Amino acid sequence: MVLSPVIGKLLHKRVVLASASPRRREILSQAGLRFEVVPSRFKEKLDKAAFATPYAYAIETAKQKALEVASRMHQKDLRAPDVVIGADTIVTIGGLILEKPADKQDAYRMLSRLNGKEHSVFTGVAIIHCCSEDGQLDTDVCEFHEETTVKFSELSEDLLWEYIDSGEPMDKAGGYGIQALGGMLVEYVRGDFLNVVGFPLNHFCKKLVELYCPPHREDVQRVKHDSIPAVDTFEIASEAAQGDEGCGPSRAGVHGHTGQAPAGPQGPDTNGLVENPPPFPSDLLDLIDGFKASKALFTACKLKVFDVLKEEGPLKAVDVARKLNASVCGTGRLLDVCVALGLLEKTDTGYGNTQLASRHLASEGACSLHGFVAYNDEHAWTVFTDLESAVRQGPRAAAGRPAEDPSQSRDQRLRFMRAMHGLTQLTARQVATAFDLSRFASACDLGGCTGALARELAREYPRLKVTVFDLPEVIEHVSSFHPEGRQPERLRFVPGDFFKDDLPDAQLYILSRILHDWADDRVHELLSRVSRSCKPGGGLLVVETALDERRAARASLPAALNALVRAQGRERSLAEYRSLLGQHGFRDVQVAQAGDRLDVVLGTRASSAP
Ligand SMILES: C[S@@+](CC[C@H](N)C(=O)[O-])C[C@H]1O[C@@H](n2cnc3c(N)ncnc32)[C@H](O)[C@@H]1O
Repeated sequence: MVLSPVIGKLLHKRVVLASASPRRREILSQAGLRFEVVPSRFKEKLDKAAFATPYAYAIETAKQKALEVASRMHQKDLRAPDVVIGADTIVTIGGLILEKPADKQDAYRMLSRLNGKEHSVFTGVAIIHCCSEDGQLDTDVCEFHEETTVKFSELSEDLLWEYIDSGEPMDKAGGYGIQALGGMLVEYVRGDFLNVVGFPLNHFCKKLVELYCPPHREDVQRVKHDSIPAVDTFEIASEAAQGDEGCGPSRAGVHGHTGQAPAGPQGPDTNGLVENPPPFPSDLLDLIDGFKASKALFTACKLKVFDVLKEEGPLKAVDVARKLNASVCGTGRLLDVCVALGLLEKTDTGYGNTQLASRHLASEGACSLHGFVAYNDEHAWTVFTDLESAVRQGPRAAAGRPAEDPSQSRDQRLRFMRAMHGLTQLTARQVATAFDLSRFASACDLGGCTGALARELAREYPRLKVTVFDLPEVIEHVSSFHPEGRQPERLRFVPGDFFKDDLPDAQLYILSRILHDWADDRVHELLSRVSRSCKPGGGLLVVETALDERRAARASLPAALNALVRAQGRERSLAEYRSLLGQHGFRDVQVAQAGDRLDVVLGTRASSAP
């Protein structure tokens, strides 16, 4: 069975799982499928006696669940999803269907009935393909079921009640969950384990292959029946080619193999075997699409989607659109993308922020990264379009300016300060506590910007006096970042240029995200000024995202590109920072991590000059 081409075909479809079960959600995600979750409101009250078999009942329930979601979504959004997946799991023993227990006594009755015996678990699955024409919803249903046999051990009353009292049985068909504590009740399982958990992934995947990648007839014929394939061949899929179950999409399915494993006479499988195509490059496709996700996030932030939903959510797309003064269609799509990106949640009552979005993407709040997002959208985005020329010709060719370029406009400067403020607030505590700095009575944060780190240091070390030293045009705006107006008494702001002016006296100097902005000659110049100001026994704390092979490339390598497009500065490794501090008279250099993105290097000024 080759699933990746199928997943590829579903990648751009709107797929919905009509189930609230976290277990089903997890199983389907593991298959690499991307989907939304819209729990069905269909009441599971079909007349069991009306069905010839238990699985016919499970299939019908699955189908009704999926159809309810398809028609509700169609009515609400006037836009049906492409595919809705419904599932229903039941436990049967002696012809009796056991669903979820109503209460503890009911759970006890069910578990006693299963005690020491074999029973069957059926999951009925319905895959509904939807299309809307002239406002009408048209559906095509493909359905199947899977059966697994489970045997319970002989269980004592005490054990049964211990399990019931754990609370686990209450939302599980048959009153147990095999994937959790309920696993202790089970002696053996015959068949698909995941079917017992709630979703028969193997059968489902085979069904998708039938629907979306039915083989060419000649491929089917060329499968050698006397050879043992390492994985499933298309023999299963051939049933679909012969008209099995009449699933709509197999008729509409796209034929062929997305070109990954040509199987024609000139193809690689010249010995007549159907070859495995290479693994589907999902991560690569995600990478290619990555900028779209970023831009969707930027746009939603800029339009203040997360602010609106924080204050008034959940809201329907049409109401969000009205509040944003944007088109309903465009807003709906943006909101759905944000759902897919995990930034919003969609429920029956409308769209709402996830906790992540409320905390970090709304414009107000101590943990807001709204300013950092805006900076990336309006500044970094543009600057990165010069990456190619920066790579071809080296940093000097890039048109981007360093963020602290004095020729920045007031608005640009404020935008940069907002970005830094959000980011630093997020990491300030980790930096402040990376080392015990209580031996210092005074500190000077050089290029300390809005004072976000300085405030945290003052909070963490009650006897520490902190000076923030930054360019006059930056210091001028700091009050707007501390809305309560008053700064703590131990915090002061001093305007100045660390390349030209005397540095304020301090026992500890801090250079947080400063050195990477400068080329080596400027770094030496700055460090020698710091070294001259720092008295023996004083300290220098450098905070940077060091280039480091141990760190995930995602965290440190994009920063290397930052320096390239900004036309000056460069990222350095921890060894380089250690060496720089050593060269400028700092000894006992120690390194610590502040969270997973920042490194903190602390050196002590030696008594002899370098
Ligand atoms: C990348 S930001 C880092 C801000 C802060 N230290 C942090 O970790 O968030 C660089 C800071 O250095 C300041 N800066 C740049 N050149 C400076 C100079 N010559 N003198 C003083 N500050 C300067 C900028 O204004 C800006 O606030």
